[in-house]
Amino acid sequence: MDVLVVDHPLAQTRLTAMRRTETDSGVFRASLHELTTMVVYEAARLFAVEKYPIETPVAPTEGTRLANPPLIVPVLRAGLGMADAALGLLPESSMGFVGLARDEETHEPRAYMESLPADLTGRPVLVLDPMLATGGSLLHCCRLLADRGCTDIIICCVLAAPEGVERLAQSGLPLRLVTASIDEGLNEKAYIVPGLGDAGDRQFGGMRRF
Ligand SMILES: O=P(O)(O)OC[C@H]1O[C@H](OP(=O)(O)OP(=O)(O)O)[C@H](O)[C@@H]1O
Ligand SMILES: O=c1cc[nH]c(=O)[nH]1
Ligand SMILES: [Mg+2]
Repeated sequence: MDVLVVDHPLAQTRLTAMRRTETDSGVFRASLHELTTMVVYEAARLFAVEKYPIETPVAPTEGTRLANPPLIVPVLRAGLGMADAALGLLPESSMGFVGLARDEETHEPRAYMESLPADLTGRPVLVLDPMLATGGSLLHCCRLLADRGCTDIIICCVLAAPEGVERLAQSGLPLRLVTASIDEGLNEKAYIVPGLGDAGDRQFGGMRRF
């Protein structure tokens, strides 16, 4: 699996804001929005483009457009905070949704929502979830996409644990991963260390310690 870590200074300052315990939910959401713009920008570097004729006020020339804009799929809840930034960069895209909640004891994802086109043959998909921990949630989501015929899945996240990266790499699915950091690992509750806590709670309410 191709893995890209976005280590740009401006990405790292946003990530630092997200990590800090004292960062309130407003600043957390704003930082996630800005960081998503940078991560998706990097992810889009390999998108296929096509030329088409345009006219400037001065002369005819060639313009560039995306040959095959991706379907954007945020994983609810936490991925919702990345959706607006991704759609801002890719206004020609459409959006599907997958809702998953990790069981606190087993750490397995429980699916509660699925709104995806039935056929994804020939369509790239950009999956948004800030956190790749054990990898169970993203694996579940990416299997749903592969089952619909998708052969080009680009995952955009903020933090990844090596355990989750390895699990996705071993899955045999057609994945690429773009992240702002690969952290040290997981703690006994399967939270990323040093991480940033629960990305859903930090955006939408509830603040636990890990
Ligand atoms: O790699 P994993 O071990 O599966 O963990 C990562 C998942 O956990 C978080 O979601 P969570 O289940 O907390 O739901 P939420 O977005 O509603 O908070 C996160 O947004 C991922 O989807
Ligand atoms: O560290 C983690 C792990 C899973 N989900 C989160 O939101 N944070
Ligand atoms: Mg959560």
